[in-house]
Amino acid sequence: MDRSEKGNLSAVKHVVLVLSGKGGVGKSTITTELALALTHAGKKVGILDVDLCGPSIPRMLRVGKPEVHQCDAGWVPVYADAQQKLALMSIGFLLEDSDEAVVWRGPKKTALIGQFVSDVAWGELDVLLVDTPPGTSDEHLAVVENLRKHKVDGAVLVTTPQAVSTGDVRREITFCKKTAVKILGIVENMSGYVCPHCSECSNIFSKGGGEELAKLTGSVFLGSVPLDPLLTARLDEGRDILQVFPESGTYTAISDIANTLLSSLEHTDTD
Ligand SMILES: Nc1ncnc2c1ncn2[C@@H]1O[C@H](COP(=O)(O)OP(=O)(O)OP(=O)(O)O)[C@@H](O)[C@H]1O
Ligand code: SF4
Repeated sequence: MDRSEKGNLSAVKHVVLVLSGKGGVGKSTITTELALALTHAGKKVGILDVDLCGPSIPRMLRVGKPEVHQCDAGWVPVYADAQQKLALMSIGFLLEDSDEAVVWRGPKKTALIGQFVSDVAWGELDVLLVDTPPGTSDEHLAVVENLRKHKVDGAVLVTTPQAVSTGDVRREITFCKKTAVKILGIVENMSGYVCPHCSECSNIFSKGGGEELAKLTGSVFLGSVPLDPLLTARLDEGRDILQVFPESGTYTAISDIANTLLSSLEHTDTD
């Protein structure tokens, strides 16, 4: 295939990395929900799931494990919706079984990431969200290096009230500084617990650390998302909370974050 390095990303307006200092803070959840919220805002969105150790986005979007097809321009992404507004390419589609990637050595992982970044035929997209593995590994460097050939608008950092005080998220910030990736903003996930009976949100852990961290690092605080059992259940069923529970506070929190992110991306267009 004769493709330039930029070819497949040339019609992608914005590329955003989603990073977290450690696993389990809800990075894939936030990526999925932000992508859905952006499609509800009328945007065409892609998700590149390079979380080799635990590709969970196909499950969250209920796309299963489709066969990936090739066209002249590269791998054809899978659409998560009938309107073809949410395109997805995941390492999970290419693995024989979910444990396969865990045993791969560094060079194989980085080669695959390079291919992923340049060989998916995204077509026109408003925003491409890149879900990365947790931490700051060689895989992150490979993602950044390969995307840099095109462009990266910046990174959204996902943290939790507990993780904010640990070194993990600070290492992520240092990683962004060292690789010259702009921090577009910080999201505090699992911020408070929404009662499934009365929808009251209680702060079981201290709140506000994400905002504090944003101030300390001179980044934008994009907002917080509570731990909401409705969201867990919808994710497990592969349904869209934004459609199923449009009245919920969690819906509002996610769409506010998506809108803030969108305006900051569109603002850079006019700079
Ligand atoms: N705000 C939330 N409310 C309810 N459940 C959530 C929320 N955020 C995440 N979860 C649940 O927490 C679990 C971990 O989330 P997720 O897989 O998104 O984490 P992650 O940071 O991407 O993990 P990893 O880096 O290991 O892939 C999932 O079962 C998800 O459904
Ligand atoms: S009002 Fe309080 S105790 Fe009652 S269901 Fe809601 S959170 Fe639970």
